Amino acid sequence: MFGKLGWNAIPFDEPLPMTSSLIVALAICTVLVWVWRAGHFPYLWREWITSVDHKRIGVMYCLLAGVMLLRGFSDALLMRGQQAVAYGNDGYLATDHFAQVFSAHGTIMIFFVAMTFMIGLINFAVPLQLGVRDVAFPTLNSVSFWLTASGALLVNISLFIGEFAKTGWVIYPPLSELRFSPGVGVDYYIWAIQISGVGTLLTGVNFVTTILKTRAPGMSYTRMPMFCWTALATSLLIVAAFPILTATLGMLSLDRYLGFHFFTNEAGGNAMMFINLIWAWGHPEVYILILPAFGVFSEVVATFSAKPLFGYRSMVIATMAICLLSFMVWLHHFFTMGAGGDVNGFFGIMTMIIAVPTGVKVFNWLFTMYGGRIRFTSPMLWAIGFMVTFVIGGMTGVLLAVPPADFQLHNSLFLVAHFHNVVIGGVLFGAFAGLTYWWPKAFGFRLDEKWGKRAFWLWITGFYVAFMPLYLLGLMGMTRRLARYDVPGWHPWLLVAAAGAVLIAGGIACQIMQLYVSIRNRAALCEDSGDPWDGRTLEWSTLSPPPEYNFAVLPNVEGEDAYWGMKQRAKDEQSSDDAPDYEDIDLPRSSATGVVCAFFASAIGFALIWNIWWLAVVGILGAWATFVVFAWRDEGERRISLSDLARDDAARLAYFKTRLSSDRAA
Ligand code: HEA
Ligand code: HEM
Ligand SMILES: [Cu+2]
Repeated sequence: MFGKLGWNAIPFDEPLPMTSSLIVALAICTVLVWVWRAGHFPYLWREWITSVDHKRIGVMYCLLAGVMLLRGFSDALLMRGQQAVAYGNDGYLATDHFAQVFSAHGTIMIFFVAMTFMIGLINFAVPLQLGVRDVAFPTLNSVSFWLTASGALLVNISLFIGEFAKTGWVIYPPLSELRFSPGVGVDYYIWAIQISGVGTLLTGVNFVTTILKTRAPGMSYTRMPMFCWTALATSLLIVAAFPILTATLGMLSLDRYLGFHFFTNEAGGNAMMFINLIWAWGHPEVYILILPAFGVFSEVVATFSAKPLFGYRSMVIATMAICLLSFMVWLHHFFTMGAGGDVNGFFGIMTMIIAVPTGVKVFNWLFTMYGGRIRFTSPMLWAIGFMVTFVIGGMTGVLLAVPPADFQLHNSLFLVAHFHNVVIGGVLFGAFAGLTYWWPKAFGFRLDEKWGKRAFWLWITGFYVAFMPLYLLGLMGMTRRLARYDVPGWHPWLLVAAAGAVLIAGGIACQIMQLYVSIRNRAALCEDSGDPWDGRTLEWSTLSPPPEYNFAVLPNVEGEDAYWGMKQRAKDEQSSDDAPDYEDIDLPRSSATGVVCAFFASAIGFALIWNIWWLAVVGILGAWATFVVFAWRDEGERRISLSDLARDDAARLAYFKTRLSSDRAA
């Protein structure tokens, strides 16, 4: 009836997962009961869960990423604590458990924190920056989000029911084959990532279409804000790379479920094929993460330097060059696995070439700041912290790209330091910069700057204290994924690293305080001008929060930095626009398709993990039926009539008129 699932799947004898899942379950129940009792559920269902509005979906992605950051960071604290104490003894984590923790940490941080934050910001900002009303396929967008959430759910269920993979976040065979990983851990990984991967692929399709096909009148490619360019590059990478991941995991499932031999050591299988395929996805994946962060920094640096982005065109070319090059370097992840000198040499050089377009970007940001009137707000601090930190991480990446050096450094803590250096200093700082930058647009009030700056300083010092020692440890020969050790020289540095993680915990605490304080003081932090930072791009030209249709009339774009131009022209001509010509707006209706689909997808995933075949069939039928119901819906779109629109927009126009006259007076 329940396949492999039985009471023995619940780790009653392990206090750590038991207590943490109990706490999480209690927290979830409290929140649900509160929502229900306070009568918020209908509102949540109507306005958020079934919403197909890109802004709401973007906010939900960021919320999911924030929660997953707490989970991933708890894993990190567990590992830092274990390595701090497990010198000459066993510490508190069994080897098996330690392996699950680093695998879950890597998986959650890459898929459900870094990527989820970036896709959230893209969802929120890109349609606004393009001057359009929504993405090309709004309901599909909701499906994407809920499938991502479904994957995150499965990974987290594994904490409580069964186990997670013990193979690391890129589940190399033969270790991940049935013979060596007979439990359900690898299956949890496979189905969680397959399901969320479909969501990600659909997001890629959605944004390629949106950016190529729906832009405000006059917004040619060379007038698109930099963030839209990087979103396009990332979406193209997703569309090209994620099918590889799907196929690779598909083959591994055939091995595990039906006894195929794609990646086994016997019967003609070859594990190297998996390793090539996973990195043919995996390397583009790290640029899927970093490119939108580059986009965020481009917006932030230009806005807070009050200057147009220096070298806009070279920035676009550099982005697209990175996009292409990222598919030509995957072998640098396994220089040591026998490809031979010529092949290693080729891939090493290709890898180093990526430093060139990246360097172009770094210098462009510096030149944008040069001579600007810089405002050191917290988004700008994250941007400056990023520039310093990311350059260090990039340089150590170039060191790893030298094959003979990599023979020493591969899979050492030097590598771990490299990628945390780029992923925290690049992607995470980018997410934090983007969140503080666009928060007032999303909610109509700013985030508290004092707590934001405290968070920044704790994060950045914490980062250096936690990760610089790992470079040394790597050079001293400490390999990654060690649950215990007995080398006296390593111990002090691991203590330092643990202290760094505690500082980062302080940074996260400040961010939670920042949210709390800002929401409490939202009246004082209220930002109703729509343009708190004197922005340059179109999202700042509408209200905060924007109406569901974003723009009453689609803006007319006449150059780069569209909104900046409009503001200048309005000032020069000493007049605001005449009453605009409104037209009816059709908006898609909210739809439960996404959340219902994800419900069935979670059921399918859970069923396949535990071999509960009837449930898998039910799930597949349910998901299929949901699509049929959606495709046969007879209600069309929802129309916002001319009169409603004119009435709602009058407030905005009146507001902009008074602001213009006060600007003129000033
Ligand atoms: C966001 C994520 C991200 C980013 C952006 C990068 C960027 C780079 N990475 Fe990194 N990398 C990872 C995430 C990332 N990496 C991860 C997660 C792994 C490990 C996976 C695992 O095994 O678990 C990894 C592993 C990894 C390896 C494999 C090592 C091994 O397994 O032994 C290598 C080797 O070449 C490498 C190289 C590089 C290089 C050259 C860059 C370049 O793009 C960096 C370019 C940037 C700069 C160089 C700085 C700015 C430039 C200038 C200021 C101009 C002047 C500079 C010069 C002339 C040098 N990375
Ligand atoms: C916030 C602070 C963080 C700390 C303290 C931290 C700490 C750690 C530690 C201790 C390990 C294990 C190292 C080892 O193998 O010995 C690890 C692995 C890893 N981390 Fe982090 N990490 C942090 C954030 C992140 C972020 C933001 C990401 C990605 C977006 C990330 C991605 C990874 C990956 C991919 C691994 C490798 C997992 C594996 O070996 O399979 N980490 N981290
Ligand atoms: Cu790589």
